[in-house]
Amino acid sequence: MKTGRIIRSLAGYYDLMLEDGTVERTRARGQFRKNGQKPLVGDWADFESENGEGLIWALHERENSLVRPPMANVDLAIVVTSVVEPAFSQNLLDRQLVALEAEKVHPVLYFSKLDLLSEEERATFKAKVSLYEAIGYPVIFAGDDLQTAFSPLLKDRVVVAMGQTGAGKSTLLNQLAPELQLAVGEVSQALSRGKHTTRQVSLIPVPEYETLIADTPGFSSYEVFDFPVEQLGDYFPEIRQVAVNCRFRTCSHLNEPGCAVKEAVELGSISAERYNSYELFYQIIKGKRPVYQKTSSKWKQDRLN
Ligand SMILES: Nc1nc2c(ncn2[C@@H]2O[C@H](COP(=O)(O)OP(=O)(O)OP(=O)(O)O)[C@@H](O)[C@H]2O)c(=O)[nH]1
Ligand SMILES: [Zn+2]
Repeated sequence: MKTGRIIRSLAGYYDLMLEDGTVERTRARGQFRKNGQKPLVGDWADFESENGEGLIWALHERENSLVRPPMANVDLAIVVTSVVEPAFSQNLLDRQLVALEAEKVHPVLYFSKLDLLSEEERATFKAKVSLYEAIGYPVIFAGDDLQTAFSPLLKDRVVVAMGQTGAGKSTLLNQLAPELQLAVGEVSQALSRGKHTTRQVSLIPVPEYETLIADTPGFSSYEVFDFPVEQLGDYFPEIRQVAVNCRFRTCSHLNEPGCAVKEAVELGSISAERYNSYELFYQIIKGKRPVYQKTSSKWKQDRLN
């Protein structure tokens, strides 16, 4: 029996990378389908091969798994968000951050297309998203020295670039590692809906960062709240931090007296926008709000009342 990491899945085949860097193509045992277990890119698998025909026998226990992109054992996610084309949506950004926090994947925020803004707009945008740095997330902008900003974060990690269609995932990875030569798509301006250029998830070794990086297909919407509503506050680091001071241990931070979270929002140490996302996601999980409130890339971000 040999062990490898799944780096690509294609039409029922799985490419596994072994310790020594060699890649073998395998199929999964029929057993997996029966159990409803699907091997994911990132999984460690035990497999046997004979005459070039490999068969996966077992998957190792996962550290984590993401639904979108479908991947397992991810250390770090670069959440790629464009400031225009497609338009910036804090709702969509926060959804991805919550999904990552729920799986204990470290997020890095990368904002693309700042060159399409005026100098003034650029400054305003940077000020707006500085709240994420205050929360403790690394924030990197297009135009920064990308190698310097990213290399300490990527070393020895399994990394995924995720984000909306046309956000600039492939462009970023090509800038970080030009030898990847990932296909880059045109964003259709009329609909501001990117063409999906990246169709499968595959992990690619990038020796200069000693890392495996996955480019992933973009999405136009993002759901993924499959945890109990009581856990939601844990997935906003700034809420998690102050919630220990709420009067009630089971505080939902919506309208209980003595809520330290609401107090922090009033004092401005928790951003009102982030609290809005919390409130909105709370209602969505409770089924009081539809999962999607969007047309194409335009997400409704109205304050709930
Ligand atoms: N002006 C500008 N254009 C950018 C930037 N980053 C990406 N683009 C353009 O945006 C378009 C989409 O970029 P991609 O890198 O293909 O986007 P993606 O997120 O990989 O898209 P999918 O694979 O479809 O999900 C391309 O035309 C890029 O040239 C940027 O920082 N500035
Ligand atoms: Zn509270």
